[in-house]
Amino acid sequence: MSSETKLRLGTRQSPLAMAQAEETRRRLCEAHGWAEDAVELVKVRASGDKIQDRPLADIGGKALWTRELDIWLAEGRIDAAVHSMKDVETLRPESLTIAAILPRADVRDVLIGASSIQSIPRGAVVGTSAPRRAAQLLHHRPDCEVVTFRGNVATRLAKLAAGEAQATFLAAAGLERLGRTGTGTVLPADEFLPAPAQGAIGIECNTDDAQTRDLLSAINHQGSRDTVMAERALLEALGGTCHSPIAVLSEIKSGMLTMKASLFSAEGNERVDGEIECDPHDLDAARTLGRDMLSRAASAITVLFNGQS
Ligand SMILES: NCc1[nH]cc(CCC(=O)O)c1CC(=O)O
Repeated sequence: MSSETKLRLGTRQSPLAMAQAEETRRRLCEAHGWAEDAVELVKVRASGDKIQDRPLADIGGKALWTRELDIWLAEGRIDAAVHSMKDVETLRPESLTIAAILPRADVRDVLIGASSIQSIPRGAVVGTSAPRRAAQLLHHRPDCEVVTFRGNVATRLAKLAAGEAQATFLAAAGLERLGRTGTGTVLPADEFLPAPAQGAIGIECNTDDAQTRDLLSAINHQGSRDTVMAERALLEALGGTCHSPIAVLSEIKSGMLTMKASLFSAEGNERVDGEIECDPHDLDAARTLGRDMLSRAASAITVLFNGQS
């Protein structure tokens, strides 16, 4: 830590994580009038990055992205940690606080390898390890075959180029942050609903560290925070994990939050939809929506959730 350091920001070391950490550093320095070296980026190797050959859902879930950063925070080796909120477990320890959500980027998915879901060749092999993307694809295209595709964005694009699959999905936000806008076809958000918290960057710190919480609050974007927290409340009520195909889109329009969600069975043949409009801070409305959807869902869907109702 140099004498100029005001904040040590922990990050995973994938190119996407580093781009997100750089964005966080830039916003912090701008907000506080700091020189760039005031925020020290500390690279922490996450277990999720070490295991590349199996679906995340099978090897321990989202905790694999946060565990090491959580420990570094607890040990005081970093002051804050940057996360893709999509990858952060719904239930977090009380000792940690999500002190800032940055302005949310494009929430949509991008299809690479075909110009639309309908134009994917018949019987094509599609690479993804996200249960939501697999179920949404199979819902529309039961003829496709889904194969596991993990690894960082560049790895997945390389697998596609090597012919391991004819098409794949990536988040528009990730492609944008890596300077790859223009790759693939952006899917309409209201037809191919995104994952909870997709496109959102969150910064966590120790709950008892008032000074860091205060520094981070300067870069919080309230509208983005409201949509992310509502989506996480929905996920919490559903008892959704990374095995659970859940898709949700929420937006703030004229001071109200609208939320549209779908749950799928693993093979995409079963689907249940729900929609609400509520006050942006009414997390109970999102929880009630979740319970209502579960009560209407077929058993092939409910087995993938363990609702907290
Ligand atoms: N699961 C990996 C992951 N976590 C966050 C993003 C993209 C960035 C974001 O959604 O904020 C990605 C890659 C992807 O889904 O294409």
